[in-house]
Amino acid sequence: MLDEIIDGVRADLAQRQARVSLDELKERVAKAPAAKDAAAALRGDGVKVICEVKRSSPSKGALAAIADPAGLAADYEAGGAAAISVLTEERRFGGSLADLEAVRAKVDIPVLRKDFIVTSYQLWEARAYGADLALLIVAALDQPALESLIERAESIGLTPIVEVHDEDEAERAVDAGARVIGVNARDLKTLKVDRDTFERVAPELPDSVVKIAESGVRGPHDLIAYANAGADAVLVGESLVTGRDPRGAVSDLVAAGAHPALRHGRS
Ligand SMILES: O=C(O)c1ccccc1NCC(=O)[C@H](O)[C@H](O)COP(=O)(O)O
Repeated sequence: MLDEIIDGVRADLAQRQARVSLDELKERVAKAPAAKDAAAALRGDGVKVICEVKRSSPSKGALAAIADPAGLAADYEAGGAAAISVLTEERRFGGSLADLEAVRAKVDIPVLRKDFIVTSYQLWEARAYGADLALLIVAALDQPALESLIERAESIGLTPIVEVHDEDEAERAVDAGARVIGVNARDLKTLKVDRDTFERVAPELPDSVVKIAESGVRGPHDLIAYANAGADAVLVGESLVTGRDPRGAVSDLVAAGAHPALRHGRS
């Protein structure tokens, strides 16, 4: 599945590269406001909530029409989200860089470009369209590419979230210098969600790393389970976009994450 997605991503990327040169992207980045301190926003008292703009997915197909991604992001922000994740992959997730740009223009909190990033051009795009964070998936990159993309992301002001699925990938992420690591409960081969993945993998990560539990959060009880396993933040998509009241659902998650019993004592 990952290889198939990346083939599509590379084909779309080639078309964008033919339309917009790297120099044009760099000029746009030079004029853009500085990126926000995203790592700081994701760690503190309690468990932070990253809310995703997600129209469809390979595992579930169409999830929600989302005619106004910026309006949805504003609802998330009003509910207390610490950051917004915008899926920009077009073929499988129905996202776009236009979504990223619209969300950036609407909210003040950090914004993540969630995509399948395999070249530094995509990092420049992320910054040019307003992202503060960019996802790098260990399973999609060999070690030299992972190290170089982490370095490039940081050099242009992006905070990379390095995504892992098991202990070996966690070791690779740490060796590559990742400071923010997302443990994704969704297996990229089977697309099944195993909520125990975070609990298995998190002990491999140093205390200094910001730890994000990705996928499978249906409500406060899942956030609490991830928090008890050491998550600093959770990333939530499907349950928010398919629910009737995204703002209320975010505020329930944020309230659960702020409960004093969950505080790690880190700030
Ligand atoms: O969501 C999918 O089906 C999927 C398939 C293959 C690669 C990535 C996929 N999802 C991206 C994500 O990581 C999730 O959108 C994100 O963690 C939120 O998960 P959820 O709350 O379970 O929608």
